Amino acid sequence: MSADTKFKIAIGADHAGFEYKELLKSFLNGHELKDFGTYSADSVDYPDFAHPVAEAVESGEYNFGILVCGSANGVAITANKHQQVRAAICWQKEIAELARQHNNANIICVPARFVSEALAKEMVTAFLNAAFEGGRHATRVNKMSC
Ligand SMILES: O=C(CO)[C@H](O)[C@H](O)[C@H](O)COP(=O)(O)O
Repeated sequence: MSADTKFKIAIGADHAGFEYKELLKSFLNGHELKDFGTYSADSVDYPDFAHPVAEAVESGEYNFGILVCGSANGVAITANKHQQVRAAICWQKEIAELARQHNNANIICVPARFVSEALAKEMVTAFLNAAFEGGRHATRVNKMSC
């Protein structure tokens, strides 16, 4: 995947991820982004934003999703209820790369309360630039659904 490739990206967050979502939107302005909310730092419920992002990715309309909440657990658990979604919680650049390379993840979940802004940007960049390696990893990914 070239670093110049432009993606359609669905992005969403709860109140804990709101600031990072805004930051990532500015950072990713070369891509086509759709912001599914939340639109302020007022307290909200993360499934109300994780489901729409997951649906947008699952439908094929968006290449990737980015979900941000405090720990990333809530958005990841919610998004992974969708059959065609593979949402990965990432806290290091290398894990973000591996989520694409080995797991063919299509949503990156960022724990805003536990990673720096710089790391969040670095992880999202690594995620978008990495490609699924297929082969033995495809065999395993194909066994994920139940
Ligand atoms: O994953 C989460 C919940 O499982 C998120 O971290 C939420 O952002 C977090 O729970 C929000 O907590 P708050 O006390 O309501 O700000």
